[in-house]
Amino acid sequence: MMMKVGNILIEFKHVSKIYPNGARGLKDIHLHIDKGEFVVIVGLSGAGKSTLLRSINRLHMITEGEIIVNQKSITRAKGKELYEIRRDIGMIFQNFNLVRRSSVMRNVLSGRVGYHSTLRMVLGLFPNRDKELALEALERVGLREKAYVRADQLSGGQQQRVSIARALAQEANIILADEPVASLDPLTTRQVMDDLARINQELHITMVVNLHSVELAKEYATRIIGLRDGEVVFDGAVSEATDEVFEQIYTKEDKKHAKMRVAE
Ligand SMILES: Nc1ncnc2c1ncn2[C@@H]1O[C@H](COP(=O)(O)OP(=O)(O)OP(=O)(O)O)[C@@H](O)[C@H]1O
Repeated sequence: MMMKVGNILIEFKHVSKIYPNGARGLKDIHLHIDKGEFVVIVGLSGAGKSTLLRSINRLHMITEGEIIVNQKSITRAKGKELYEIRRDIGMIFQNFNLVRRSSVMRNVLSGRVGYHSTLRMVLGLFPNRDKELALEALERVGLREKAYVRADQLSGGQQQRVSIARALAQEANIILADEPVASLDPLTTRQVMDDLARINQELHITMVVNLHSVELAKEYATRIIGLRDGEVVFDGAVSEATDEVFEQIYTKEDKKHAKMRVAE
């Protein structure tokens, strides 16, 4: 694969997000993510992790600033352009988002939908090349032999790996994962994180992952972004993310005030 010099894949330009009810999602986020990075976003519940991740593929609209993905403004994109930018971004959700009653293969093939006409997709006519891609993707997550099993017959960890295969079949160069292991047990958590790490290393797919676990963040990330109240309070290499840094990320301002009030 050709590596371009200074390969910025995602760029946040002074991005803010205020929800219609007045809640602040993000405040003046200004950063970029380069090709091949494995970025983990950490922070307390409500810190803005989901908002940040979902603004990258415009599942959430931002209220200020601009986001550039693969050199194109997803903030300004309309119609076909938006659709094409999104095609390069795979998404992995906490609850897997599979069609549970369909086969594993069908679910993985749905990653190809963005490449074909609506009619073709309504008729379920995927070219053989797509089927090969889907099987290759399943192979990569160790589930090729499950291709024709119904998705709901698989364990949670396996279902999450099917959703990873779907992102691979999509041929995305960015994968966004919103709490991908939050509903998994420790062993399956590791398998899913290992799959993401392997895909990042072998295919150079850029990962942006929201995690609650500091331990996992330290183990898998190349870079950690700490959010608090919608703001970036840490952005650096794992080696720089000391215990004090995490303490700062996870300190709740109002908790401090509450303590002070108790002391008064
Ligand atoms: N749809 C929404 N409408 C209004 N406010 C929202 C909405 N989604 C999120 N928020 C608010 O925006 C802020 C950031 O929320 P977000 O879900 O991004 O945080 P998070 O770090 O992902 O939290 P969690 O770890 O609990 O998922 C919070 O104050 C939250 O209440």
